[in-house]
Amino acid sequence: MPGHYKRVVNYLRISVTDRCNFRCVYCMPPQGAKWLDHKEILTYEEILRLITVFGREGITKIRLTGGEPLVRAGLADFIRGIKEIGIIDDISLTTNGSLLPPLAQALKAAGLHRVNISLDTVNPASFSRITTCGRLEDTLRGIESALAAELHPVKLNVVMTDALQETDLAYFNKLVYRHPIAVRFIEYMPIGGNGIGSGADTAAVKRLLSTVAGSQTLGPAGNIKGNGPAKYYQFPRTRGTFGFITPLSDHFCGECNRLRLTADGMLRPCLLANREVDVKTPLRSGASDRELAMLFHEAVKAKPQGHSLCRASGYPDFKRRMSQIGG
Ligand SMILES: Nc1nc2c(ncn2[C@@H]2O[C@H](COP(=O)(O)OP(=O)(O)OP(=O)(O)O)[C@@H](O)[C@H]2O)c(=O)[nH]1
Ligand SMILES: C[S@@+](CC[C@H](N)C(=O)[O-])C[C@H]1O[C@@H](n2cnc3c(N)ncnc32)[C@H](O)[C@@H]1O
Ligand code: SF4
Ligand code: SF4
Repeated sequence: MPGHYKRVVNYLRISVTDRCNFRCVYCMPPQGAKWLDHKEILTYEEILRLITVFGREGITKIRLTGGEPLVRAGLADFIRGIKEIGIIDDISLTTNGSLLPPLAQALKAAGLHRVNISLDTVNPASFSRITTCGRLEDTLRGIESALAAELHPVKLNVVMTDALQETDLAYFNKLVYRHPIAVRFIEYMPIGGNGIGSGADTAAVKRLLSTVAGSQTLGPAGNIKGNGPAKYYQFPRTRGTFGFITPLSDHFCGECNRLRLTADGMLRPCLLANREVDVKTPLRSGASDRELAMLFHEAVKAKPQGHSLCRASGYPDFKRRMSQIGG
């Protein structure tokens, strides 16, 4: 359905929990975020009702995120429920991968199409520094389990921090030769910023990739299944690709196709704006499908033209951290 500025909103990112087993420095405060009370969190039944209503209004793509979505029990049954609604043609998951190995096959069997896994560096010490309490080997096993379960296309999310080194790029380059993986480099968004060390920018990463690939030139890649803002490139003869997500240096707000649903039931028109539309209170007070659909359209209309991270006037005072929105 049309949003403001002729954008078509067909993608809903659902945060199923604000909790996480990691505490990445760019995502959460060092002491961790204050968890929502269980009764504040939408039940799976409540989310399924919203998906049914929003599906009739144009949502056909769903991403499950968090916090860490895999810390919430019952995710496979929830995914089966989404599939049974019969409107959603792409169900995907964004995860830190650490809890994926025992779950990957069951999630696939339930109807999950694909996963994106966050991996900022393959240096074990740097990985622990960035994630505070994560272990590299757990996330690497998660990636293997995603490939084994054929959750294709498997994509890696690499936030460009000071942890990202040439050795990481050499590792990622080998990976895309061997596997049909998309490795995406993401510009750090200073939302609730903990002041991480600034990393290489997109141009520097492209240059370093060409160096580690033996002075080859990145060319545009063909179609990669997805609904997000990444632009993809490829070296000749690789199975996988490299993608760049550039909310700051080359923003993609003009094509923004998404809304976000927070774990506590707020529809968020934009990742980087505080405005939210409360759907939980009406949902729990007996709102009709028609009334819920109107709230969906209110959120679509409230989508801003763009974000304010590039404005010289400074950032807004962000009310939520990334882990409380889902990225
Ligand atoms: N500013 C901004 N950043 C976004 C937006 N969507 C995704 N991102 C960034 O891109 C990262 C990757 O998003 P993912 O959760 O992996 O999903 P995606 O890239 O939208 O999904 P697919 O392309 O369908 O695989 C997020 O963590 C954010 O950092 C958006 O709408 N605005
Ligand atoms: C908030 S996490 C939630 C899902 C899951 N826990 C994970 O880490 O993939 C979703 C994505 O947001 C990204 N992210 C978090 N904080 C960010 C920031 N400040 N700037 C850019 N990306 C960020 C993470 O790297 C991750 O890929
Ligand atoms: S990026 Fe993901 S894994 Fe890291 S703290 Fe945020 S929600 Fe947790
Ligand atoms: S910053 Fe807001 S408007 Fe821009 S792409 Fe992201 S969610 Fe959409």
